[in-house]
Amino acid sequence: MAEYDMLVIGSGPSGRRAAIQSAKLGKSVLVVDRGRRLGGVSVHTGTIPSKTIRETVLNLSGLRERGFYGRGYRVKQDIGAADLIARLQKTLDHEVEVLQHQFMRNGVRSLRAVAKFADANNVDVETEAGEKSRIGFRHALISVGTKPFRPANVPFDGKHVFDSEDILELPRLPRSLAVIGGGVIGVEYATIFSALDVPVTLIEPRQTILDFIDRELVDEFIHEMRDRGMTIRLGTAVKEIVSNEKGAEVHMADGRVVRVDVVLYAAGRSGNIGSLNLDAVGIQSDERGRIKVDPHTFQTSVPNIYAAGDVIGFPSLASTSLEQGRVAACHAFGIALPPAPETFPYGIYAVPEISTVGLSEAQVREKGIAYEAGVARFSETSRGHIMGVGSGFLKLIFSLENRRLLGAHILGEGATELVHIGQAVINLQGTVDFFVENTFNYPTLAEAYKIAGLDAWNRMGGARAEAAALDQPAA
Ligand SMILES: Cc1cc2nc3c(=O)[nH]c(=O)nc-3n(C[C@H](O)[C@H](O)[C@H](O)COP(=O)(O)OP(=O)(O)OC[C@H]3O[C@@H](n4cnc5c(N)ncnc54)[C@H](O)[C@@H]3O)c2cc1C
Ligand SMILES: NC(=O)c1ccc[n+]([C@@H]2O[C@H](COP(=O)([O-])OP(=O)(O)OC[C@H]3O[C@@H](n4cnc5c(N)ncnc54)[C@H](O)[C@@H]3O)[C@@H](O)[C@H]2O)c1
Repeated sequence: MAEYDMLVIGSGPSGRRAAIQSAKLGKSVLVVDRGRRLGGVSVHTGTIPSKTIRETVLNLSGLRERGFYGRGYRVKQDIGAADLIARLQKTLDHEVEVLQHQFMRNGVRSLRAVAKFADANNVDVETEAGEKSRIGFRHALISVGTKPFRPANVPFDGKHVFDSEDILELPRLPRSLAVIGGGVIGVEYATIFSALDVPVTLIEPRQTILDFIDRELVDEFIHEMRDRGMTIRLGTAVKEIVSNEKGAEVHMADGRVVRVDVVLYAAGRSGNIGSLNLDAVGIQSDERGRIKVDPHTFQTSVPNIYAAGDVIGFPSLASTSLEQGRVAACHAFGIALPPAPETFPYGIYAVPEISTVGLSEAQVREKGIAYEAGVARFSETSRGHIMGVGSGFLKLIFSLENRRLLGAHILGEGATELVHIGQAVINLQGTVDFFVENTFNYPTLAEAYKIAGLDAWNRMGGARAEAAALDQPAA
């Protein structure tokens, strides 16, 4: 029977990072994944496909250029599902190739099979052809991810009612679309299709969307979505979805009916734990199939079995999953790591982008921290003019007690890249003075940091406070 130092179940971001980290430490590693190709949800149905489609839509629709050429401008007049799929296939092939090459270079072995636990040192694997074998391990990582939540009363049919995975197989662009669920997936796809001028209705039972994001950003984002012609229905539950020959009807609890060509149901995801036989090792899960772990080591209740990625729940990002996999592997093989930074960035690839790191204004208030905020609109930057960016802004929040940057919140072009400046300053405990004293490349959107920093600095007393300090007679 084969035996490995590290057995990884699932080849998504947490699994791949754990596998390579273990191999770099000279350990024998096997990655078992039941998917046709390596890469997990992230590569095949989640992060990479949605971001590739977004990029294709932005390029072909000419949306980025409409500030100059007007709302009617398009790079390609008739954009069809085939245009979206062509680029997608190329990108996914490349991602898989890079991953396979990384595994090969590092001596990570992989097996296409379903894994289920026999006990705390063995899994039983079964290939698609029905071949079964038992594999031993010293340490295992459960990195099986999640699948879309599909309630029994929703008539998923791959024709008019889709989830966030089969939407990638749309045979043609929808004539109209209702997106159910105003979480990250729902908001991203709703705005991507709306950028293609598909009439979109976004339906969310709660009164707000994206409530972990600074309210000022969300308010402006909603305003922009409505301005682009999207309908946003907040605070009404969905009673029933009916699919028929012509399309689908979404019956709302308040009696209204939304009639569309296509419904995208994106109301959360649940852990892929069904086939793991967790009972054999005594690992428990919650009602959404999530496994509880030690947040510092990623150990489950069985010390040599780790879990990471979406199967452990919040924050369920590819970015954080990668890091969790690395930390779990280091812990398994006795490598001491410094404590993880408290803050990490969120990137929402809607159109427009949203990205945020650190405390929101509401969180700062809740904590009773005295603060000042500085804001810069992209339209104030020369780079913004050159790019024809009509909207977007950056908001920085500083502590009045120690001048430190507490939060950076960005809406607009480049937000998911720009946020890392804020992340670095927060985690390196930088203050408003960093932005005031440093020169930024010109013309750039990053100059917005300088402008927002100066804005806050002025409100904090700025040059007047420094001049007054200089005027003070020496004690
Ligand atoms: C539409 C969408 C867009 C997203 N966009 C972003 C984004 O822009 N940025 C971001 O950071 N995150 C994004 N995410 C989240 C991101 O994709 C996930 O956080 C990430 O994929 C989780 O990685 P993971 O390690 O849990 O494994 P996953 O990527 O979930 O992969 C799990 C793998 O385990 C395999 N598996 C499951 N059960 C078994 C078994 N019993 N035996 C063998 N193999 C098994 C599966 O086949 C799969 O290949 C998005 C998600 C979705 C759905
Ligand atoms: N850019 C990114 O980082 C990115 C992109 C996409 C997805 N993701 C990750 O994927 C995970 C799943 O995303 P998601 O959007 O499916 O889940 P989610 O949990 O973030 O949002 C689900 C939304 O659906 C709503 N909802 C729940 N039940 C409903 C019902 N019965 N009818 C209508 N609406 C209902 C919820 O109120 C919520 O707003 C998230 O945790 C997210 O972190 C990340």
